[in-house]
Amino acid sequence: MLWLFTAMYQLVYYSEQKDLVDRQRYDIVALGKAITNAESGQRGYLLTGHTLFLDTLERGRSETSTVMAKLDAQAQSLTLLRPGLQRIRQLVHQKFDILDQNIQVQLHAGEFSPHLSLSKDKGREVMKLIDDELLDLDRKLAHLRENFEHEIRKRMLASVVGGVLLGVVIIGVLLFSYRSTTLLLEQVLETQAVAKQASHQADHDLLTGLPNRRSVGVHLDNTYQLARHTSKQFAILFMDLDGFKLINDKYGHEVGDALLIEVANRFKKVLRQSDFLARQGGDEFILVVSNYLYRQELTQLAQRLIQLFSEPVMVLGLPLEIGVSIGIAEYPHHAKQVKQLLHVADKAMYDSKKSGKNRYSFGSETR
Ligand SMILES: Nc1nc2c(ncn2[C@@H]2O[C@H](COP(=O)(O)OP(=O)(O)OP(=O)(O)O)[C@@H](O)[C@H]2O)c(=O)[nH]1
Repeated sequence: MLWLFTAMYQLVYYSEQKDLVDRQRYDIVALGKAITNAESGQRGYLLTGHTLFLDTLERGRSETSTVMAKLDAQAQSLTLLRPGLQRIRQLVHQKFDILDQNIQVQLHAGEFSPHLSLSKDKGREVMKLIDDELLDLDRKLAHLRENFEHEIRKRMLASVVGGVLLGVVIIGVLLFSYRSTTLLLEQVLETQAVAKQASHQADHDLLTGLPNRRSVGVHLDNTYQLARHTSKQFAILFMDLDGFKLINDKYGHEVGDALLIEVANRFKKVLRQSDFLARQGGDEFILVVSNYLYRQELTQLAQRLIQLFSEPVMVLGLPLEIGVSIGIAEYPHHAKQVKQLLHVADKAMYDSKKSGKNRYSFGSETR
């Protein structure tokens, strides 16, 4: 990571250095042009005597000193230029002295003075030296530029490789954290499912899937509280199969189990949404009916439940004959407490057994 940042930092640094070198090369050309402009102004004046050309000379002089100042400032960061610039500065002074002298000589001694011609030769010589120095400086800068370009290419490659590596690392971390999160989520969901299953198993009978004895207690308590506060009635139908032991003994527990499942399914078929059916244990079932108006509805329901087993029940290919004895207790008519009500219903169921089985009986009032 640090390596990538270093490479990127250096990339920016070398790019800036390269731009600086480009500006210096441009200024070196500009310097040469400014001196030449000044020289052509001087020459024009010498040839024509027009003072207009003196303006060109002065403009060239001022451009020259501006560019020289720029180059000096840039040389602060590039020490390599300093000696060359120092020499150029001296030569430029010399050059402008000669230009000025030529003008003075012509003004005082005339155009064809021997001093003037000597001075012209000297001027050309100095200009040649300036050009050579400028060329040398440009060569050095061109070489420096190449070096910077080479460094830039290296840092670009390093940045690209570093970027790709960093990308791979980031993707790897993201994938890893995604995978861990998914695994964690799966574990949480699994734990929740196990907890839900455990809670379902605690409240339900494993064989038939119906609510178990524990649920009967909870449901009856809730129904009782609601009925008490709303002054409504509800009924318990206590149901016990007739002749179940015989089937168990004759065909074995496997058939007995299958029969219990079938019985539960048949009971469900005649129930309404609001009815609550549970397996109390063994071959006993409890039905809580809380949505009825007349006792007659209970007798009709009991008859339908008994009717379910009027024909032999086919289980695992066996025609099994069973019946159901039912005891009915109503709140608040038969009892005003849940426990008593259950007792009344149980007793009524035994009354049905005693009076010949496969029938229903209502409980007797308890006070
Ligand atoms: N297959 C099986 N049998 C069970 C289960 N739970 C209890 N039993 C048996 O169910 C029988 C219930 O006994 P009873 O109610 O006396 O049998 P019954 O033949 O219906 O007798 P009555 O009620 O007098 O008609 C017993 O033999 C228990 O062993 C179970 O989950 N599966």
